[in-house]
Amino acid sequence: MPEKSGQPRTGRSPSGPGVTFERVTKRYADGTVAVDAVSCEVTAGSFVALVGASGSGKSTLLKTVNRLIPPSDGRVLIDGVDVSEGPAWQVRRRIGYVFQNVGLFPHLSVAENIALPLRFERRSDPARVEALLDTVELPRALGGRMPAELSGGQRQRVGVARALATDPGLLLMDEPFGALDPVTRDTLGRAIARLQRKRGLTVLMVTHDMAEALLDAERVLVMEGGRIAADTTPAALMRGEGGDTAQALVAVPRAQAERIAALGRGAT
Ligand SMILES: Nc1ncnc2c1ncn2[C@@H]1O[C@H](COP(=O)(O)OP(=O)(O)OP(=O)(O)O)[C@@H](O)[C@H]1O
Repeated sequence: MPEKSGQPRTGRSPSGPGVTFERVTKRYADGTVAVDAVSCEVTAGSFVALVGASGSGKSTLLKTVNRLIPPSDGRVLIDGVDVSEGPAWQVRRRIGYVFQNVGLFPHLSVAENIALPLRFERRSDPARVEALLDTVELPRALGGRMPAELSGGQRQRVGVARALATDPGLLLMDEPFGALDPVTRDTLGRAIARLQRKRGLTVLMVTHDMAEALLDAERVLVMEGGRIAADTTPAALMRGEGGDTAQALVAVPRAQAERIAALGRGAT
C-alpha cells in the first residue's frame, strides 16, 4: 500500500471518478453548522474512510456528494463537474449508495430489489442480477426470496448489490455494516475492499469503527466540528501521527488489540 495519502492502491487504472470538495459548508435552518468550509480532493479509484465523533458532520458531508443534502456554500465536483448541475437522477445514476438498514422494498423479491435501478433505466437483465449476487457472494437461489426471509448480513449484501447494479464508479457508504455482527462486518468490509481494488472504484465510507477504517481504507479523514482534523493514511495513524483527535480514535482498537495479545500470552 502506498504511503502517500490520497494515492489509489489499485494496480489498474481507476474506473471511478475523482471527487472534489471546494469549501463545502452546510448550515441547517436552526443555525447548526454541520460542515464548515471543507476542501478536499478524493483521488479517482481510492478508498477513503470518514471517521469522527458523533455529530462531527460525516454523514452530512457524504450526502452532499449525491445531492441528498445541498451545501449552503461551496461546491462538490465529480470529475470536475459540479454535482448541482442537471437533474439529480442523472448524478445519482453514476453513484452507488449504501447505508445502514439498507431500505430494501419489503414487497419486492431480492432479485427485484437488485434490479430496481436497472428498471429505472428501462433495462431488464436477469443475468446481470445473477452476476451481482455472485459479486456480493450470495447464492443465486436467494434471488427469489423476500427481504424478510434474509438475515441482516444477507440484506446488507443485497443493498450492496443494488448499489452496484448500474455499475457506478463511485460508491458512497454510510455506516454500511453498522448493524451487523463482527464476523459478517469483517467479511463484508474485506469484500468491498477487494471489489474496490479490482474495479478501481472510488469509495467514500463513513464509519464509527476506526478499526474498520484502518483495515479497509487507504486514506482516513478525521472529522471534528464540521472540519477535517486529520487527513492521513492508516499506517501514519498507527505510527501515532494525525493529531490528538485522530489518536484518541486510534487508541480504542489499539488498546483492544493489546489486551487481546496479552490474553494470548496468558496475562490476566
Ligand atoms: N436536519 C438537520 N437539522 C439540524 N441539524 C442537523 C440536521 N441533520 C444533522 N444535523 C446536525 O448536524 C451535525 C452533523 O450531523 P451529521 O449527521 O452529519 O454527523 P455525523 O458525524 O454523521 O454523526 P453520527 O456519527 O452520529 O451519524 C450534528 O450536530 C447534527 O445534530
